[in-house]
Amino acid sequence: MIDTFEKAAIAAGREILAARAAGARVSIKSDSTPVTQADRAAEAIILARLTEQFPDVPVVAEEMAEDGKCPNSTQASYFLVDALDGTGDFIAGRNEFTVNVALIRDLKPVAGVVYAPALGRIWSGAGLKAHVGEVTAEGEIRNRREIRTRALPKTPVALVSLSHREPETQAWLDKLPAHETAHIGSSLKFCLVAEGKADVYPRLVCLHQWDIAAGDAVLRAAGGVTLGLDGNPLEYGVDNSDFGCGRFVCWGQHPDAAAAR
Ligand SMILES: Nc1ncnc2c1ncn2[C@@H]1O[C@H](COP(=O)(O)O)[C@@H](OP(=O)(O)O)[C@H]1O
Ligand SMILES: [Mg+2]
Repeated sequence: MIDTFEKAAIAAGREILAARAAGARVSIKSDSTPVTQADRAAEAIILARLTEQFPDVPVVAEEMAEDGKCPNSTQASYFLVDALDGTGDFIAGRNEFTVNVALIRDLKPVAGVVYAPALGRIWSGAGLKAHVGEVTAEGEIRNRREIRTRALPKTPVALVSLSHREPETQAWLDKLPAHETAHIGSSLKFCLVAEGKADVYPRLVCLHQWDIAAGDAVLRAAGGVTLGLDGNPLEYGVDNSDFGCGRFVCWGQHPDAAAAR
């Protein structure tokens, strides 16, 4: 399944880079967020591949939801797709945007791929194994290596959104003991924590499940946790009426685990 996710994400990424080179046109969606031709074309590529390989698994995707075409009942298993996460960063000409494909099973993100086409890097996670690799101009994955989260250092690195500066998230960070902060766009934040390059990613406003599922799958497979504000692992599919997700904090390694060592 990861192989299908990777091939679909790489094909979608090629479309996104082509649209960028051609000067992708932007429109504004009903929720006031931007969408480009690249979002829609890339999503169509991924949907076609998923339905061809796995016709029985329902798919929920960002632009499909915008068009009111998502299955709306809670499913035991479904794919979540955000073909272009970080649309604002993409439009601004930055390189921090990603293609995201994930499988939810029994409320958990159990497999996921995040591809950053402009950075030429791809992350994957399933079960208890996560990997990063480089994507060549021909769309092949090279130098794939396993990744793990790192032990919490004395001065942890916290990641927050580049383009959405939320006071709720800042208030949470203000209470965190000494740390450094880095601003990173899109689901790359999950991948950097998964790789052991950062330690914590708090998100104290509600996003959509498709924004986070693939990155969360990579993080969990690399040894990290994504906790809701009740301290329990964040669950997907609890309320699929608009595919929102609760507020959360990701840790590469939770401070309680460090204290127990
Ligand atoms: N205040 C806000 N307004 C609009 N979208 C927001 C938002 N806060 C977060 N988002 C969502 O966060 C995603 C980008 O994440 P980040 O802020 O971490 O870079 C966007 O995904 P899309 O680009 O897929 O629409 C968007 O859905
Ligand atoms: Mg998104």
